[in-house]
Amino acid sequence: MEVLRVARPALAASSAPGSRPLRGAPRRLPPGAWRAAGSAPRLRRRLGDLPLTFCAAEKREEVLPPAFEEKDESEVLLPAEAPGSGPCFDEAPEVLGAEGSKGRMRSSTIAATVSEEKHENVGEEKQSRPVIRYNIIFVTAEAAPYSKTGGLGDVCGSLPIALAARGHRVMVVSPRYLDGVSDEKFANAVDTGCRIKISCFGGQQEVAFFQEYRAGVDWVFVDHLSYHRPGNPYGDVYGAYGDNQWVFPTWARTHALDPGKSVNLLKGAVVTVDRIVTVSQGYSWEITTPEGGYGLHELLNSRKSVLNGITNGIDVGDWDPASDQHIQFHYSVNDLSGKVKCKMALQEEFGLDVRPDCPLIGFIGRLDMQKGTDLIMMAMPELMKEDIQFVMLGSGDAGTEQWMRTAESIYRDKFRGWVGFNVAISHRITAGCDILLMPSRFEPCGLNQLYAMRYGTVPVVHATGGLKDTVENFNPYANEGSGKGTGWAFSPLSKDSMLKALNLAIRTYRDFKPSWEGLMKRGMSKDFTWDNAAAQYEQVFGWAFIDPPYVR
Ligand SMILES: Nc1ncnc2c1ncn2[C@@H]1O[C@H](COP(=O)(O)OP(=O)(O)O[C@H]2O[C@H](CO)[C@@H](O)[C@H](O)[C@H]2O)[C@@H](O)[C@H]1O
Repeated sequence: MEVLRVARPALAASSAPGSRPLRGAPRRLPPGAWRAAGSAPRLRRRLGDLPLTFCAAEKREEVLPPAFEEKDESEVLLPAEAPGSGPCFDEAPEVLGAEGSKGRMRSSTIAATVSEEKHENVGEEKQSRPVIRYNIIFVTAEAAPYSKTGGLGDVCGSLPIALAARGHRVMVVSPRYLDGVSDEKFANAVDTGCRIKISCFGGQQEVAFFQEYRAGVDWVFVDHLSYHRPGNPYGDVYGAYGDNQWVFPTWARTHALDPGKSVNLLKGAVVTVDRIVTVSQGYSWEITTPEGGYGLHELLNSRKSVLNGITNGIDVGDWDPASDQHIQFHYSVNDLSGKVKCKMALQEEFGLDVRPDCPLIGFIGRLDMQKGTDLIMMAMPELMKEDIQFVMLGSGDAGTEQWMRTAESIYRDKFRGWVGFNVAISHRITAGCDILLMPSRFEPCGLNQLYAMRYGTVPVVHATGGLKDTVENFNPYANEGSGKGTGWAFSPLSKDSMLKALNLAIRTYRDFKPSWEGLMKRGMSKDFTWDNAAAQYEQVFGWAFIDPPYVR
């Protein structure tokens, strides 16, 4: 099976930053030009012809779709195909499975080409600084606000905008999910009129493309009947969809012992792409170890020289305690008074005793082994002996959902669980809690700890992946006793070490108020903007153009 064809022309090999684009004069297109005003953008060129960056944000794979074709054949940004070289999808993407050894597997793929370059004069010395403008395509299973089940949606909804704001031409390609409930999210996306046929599900399937230009980005939505059904992108009340990519549906299996596992698309990407990016540096190292690589560590090790980690940013407009539309009271690092009001409002909303001094611990996330919810369940009887309150928001594993309901009835005065996916409540928990608990087994980056810090909510996390990179352990003795750090990162991953970290946090909250305020303020003052990450992605794109293509 050919997952990606990366047969590339000399363009990519020699378009190093600072050099001139190779093929003719660069054409400047205004943002949104992909809309191909008045006509459908014709989609023909393949992603396989572009430098590819695989962003292992998570591990469920997306078949790399074919790319698009620019309307103007004089466009120099993409390698030209022979005129009339066939339909857009002249090679059917094979929707096959991957060996999912754990959890859900998701990913996004980024392709970039150089479109133009110019030189800016910087400072009084009039130094020349080359600024490269890239054409960037994200191919993703989720992009907020159109679709989101977790952090992938957040990242693919924000990073493209941050890159566009830095002057790049950015397109995001994602499915047009119509679930009958939130279809209006796609209301502004117009039908481009473009139709193509792909071989799939044992026949020729017609696929359409919708498009919206927003926030400097072209959002292209792939439309097919299989995306029109109730439920989320990966499953419904009956469980995961039978036609998901990572497992063959039962009817397609070849014999009784065939478990449905098949070609590993993630591996295919790792083997062929020019650059691999994970969403934190820590995680990029972890996946090269037997513990973190889940069978792919040797392969990833062999590609270590092109493996990078870039810590995610957050949408600081959406997640701002000074203006958040989902919370009743507002606050900032200079005036924290609104935070305790948010806490009291949350206690009231959840039917807990309104006790501003009682440590309130929160958890938000998918109920999944990845998130360490089993550890929370194990530790709850001991934790509930403390004078604390605990609120938990999440959906996923049915057994954990049921456990949340049971825990609520057992610990009536201390525990509340909200089963479901609710963005407004996630904001209110982030603002109202004192402590956010994230005992993730593994965590490529993690966003909730970043949101928490921005809201003055102190994270207690397992020291893994991006959590370890972003949460700095509290040291009360540093800086002449004024303290250092933004939370607690515990290790190993055990009930006891988690409880120890939580107890330290609870004690600090209760007995060392100035230290607690220092923790809050240091977290709130961190720079989590996407611009920082976007600048690092630019650097990776630059490296991709310097190197010769990995696969020709
Ligand atoms: N029940 C619920 N109701 C409302 N909102 C909910 C919710 N459950 C989760 N969310 C939201 O979904 C997002 C979860 O993001 P995370 O990064 O914490 O985890 P996730 O594992 O989904 O992301 C994966 O991708 C991201 C992005 O790269 C990585 O940070 C991460 O490590 C990786 O596992 C947050 O915005 C959170 O608030």
